[in-house]
Amino acid sequence: MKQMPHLDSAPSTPGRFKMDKSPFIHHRLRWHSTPCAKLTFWSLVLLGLILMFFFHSSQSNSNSSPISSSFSDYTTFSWGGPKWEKRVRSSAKVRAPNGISVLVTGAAGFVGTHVSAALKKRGDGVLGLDNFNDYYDPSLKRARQALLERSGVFIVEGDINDEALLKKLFEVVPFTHVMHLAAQAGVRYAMRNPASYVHSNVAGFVSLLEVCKSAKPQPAIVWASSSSVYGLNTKVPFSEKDRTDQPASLYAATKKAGEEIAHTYNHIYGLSLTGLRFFTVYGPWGRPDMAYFFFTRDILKRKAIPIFEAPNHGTVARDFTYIDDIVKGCLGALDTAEKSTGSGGKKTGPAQLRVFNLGNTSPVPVSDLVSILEKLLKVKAKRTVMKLPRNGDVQFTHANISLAQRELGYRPTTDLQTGLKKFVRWLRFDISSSMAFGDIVNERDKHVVRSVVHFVLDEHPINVPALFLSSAITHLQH
Ligand SMILES: O=C(O)[C@H]1O[C@H](OP(=O)(O)OP(=O)(O)OC[C@H]2O[C@@H](n3ccc(=O)[nH]c3=O)[C@H](O)[C@@H]2O)[C@H](O)[C@@H](O)[C@@H]1O
Repeated sequence: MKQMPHLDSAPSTPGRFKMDKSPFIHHRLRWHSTPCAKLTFWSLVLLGLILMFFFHSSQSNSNSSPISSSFSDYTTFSWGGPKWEKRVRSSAKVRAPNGISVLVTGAAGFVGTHVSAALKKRGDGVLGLDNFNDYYDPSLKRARQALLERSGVFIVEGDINDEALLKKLFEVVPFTHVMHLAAQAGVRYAMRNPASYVHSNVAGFVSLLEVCKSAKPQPAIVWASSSSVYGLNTKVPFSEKDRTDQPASLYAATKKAGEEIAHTYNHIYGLSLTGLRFFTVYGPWGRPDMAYFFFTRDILKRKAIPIFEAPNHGTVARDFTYIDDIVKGCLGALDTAEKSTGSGGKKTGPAQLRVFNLGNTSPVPVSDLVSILEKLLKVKAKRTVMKLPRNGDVQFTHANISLAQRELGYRPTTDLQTGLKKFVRWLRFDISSSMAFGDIVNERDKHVVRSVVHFVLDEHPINVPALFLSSAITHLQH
């Protein structure tokens, strides 16, 4: 089984270009190439753009079942047909003796990609579902999709509000589990686009549960809640027993609503439901809208970064949790989830209903996060201290994880320093050089692709046009 190009693999040395002392400092690559290599490089650029164009037009023109989407922002997804069903089946095929078959919603998202890869690696059947929305640069989602495809995970393009699609998926595959990670994330964006939170986190969740409750057999569902449900609570560390009725953002309110909705479906239909309250998850392949990610980008660009401060110079802190620890928690939740008790919409007995904190139990002030980044990047940040805005942020988070420890065997092992080091290493090398090079054996081709990637990163450090990259890579493989 192929591993995701992660951070632990040492990056390969750059090819014929030489980096300045710190590749971060000037974002400049010097070419030491022959005219022939340059020609190949620019041919690839052209080829990539042509392939991208064809990819997009063939997608929008392709056939199949109609899609219902009540949300005007969503494009029409196409799905269905024998070939599509074959791909769905093959992706969801269980290969390990006691494996499970999991529908992962939000599979092209940060946590979804990592969880899908981990499940696939241990031989479970995995089918992804994602609407590839543009809350942040979808090219990063496409790059994650390309990665998953290489390990045999197919991501169906569609929205969780599309009940016809969900029903079809359950017709094709009797999923034993659903890992529901599709959501509108981000606490501050909720003030700008409240409808999107209701659409994904409330309506979308209900749509999914409606289909799950009617499925025969019903799957067990593990889904992403959030540390933000603790809202304005002041007692720390946050325990699952604490009140969660003071959300500070609409995002938090929709996650809290999700927990109540979960209760209802468990109660009425016997669905087994486990909610995981994630605490500020970070790491490679992460979300560019999150502070650690855009701080890194802005420090490199010598841009000022706004660091929030609570009233009276109070510290703002987060219980930052590394992605690999979160993945272990998700797998632990799936593995300990009991079966749903209902079938075809009818409950036959009480079912499991759980909620767990998945945090790191060691909050770090945001200013310390910036200091760690400064050291790793070897660049001094331009700090601008700002009052904590009243748009959803809470002053601190801190998880009590004893319940998850006991029931899921959850034991986070990565501190912020170590996790950020891995993130920076990914940003620096893996996002480019080892992104998908495992199969390219020819050294010359590796150099050319790396050059393309570094060229792109040089101009747009974060915005990696993944389709272009995978097109270039595919071309080289043939
Ligand atoms: O734990 C969670 O449940 C939530 O964690 C994160 O939310 P948040 O902790 O606010 O993460 P960031 O937006 O990355 O902010 C991290 C810290 O940086 C601070 N920050 C953020 C932005 C900024 O410009 N300056 C700044 O100091 C925030 O106040 C916060 O303390 C995710 O974005 C949510 O989707 C997730 O549900």
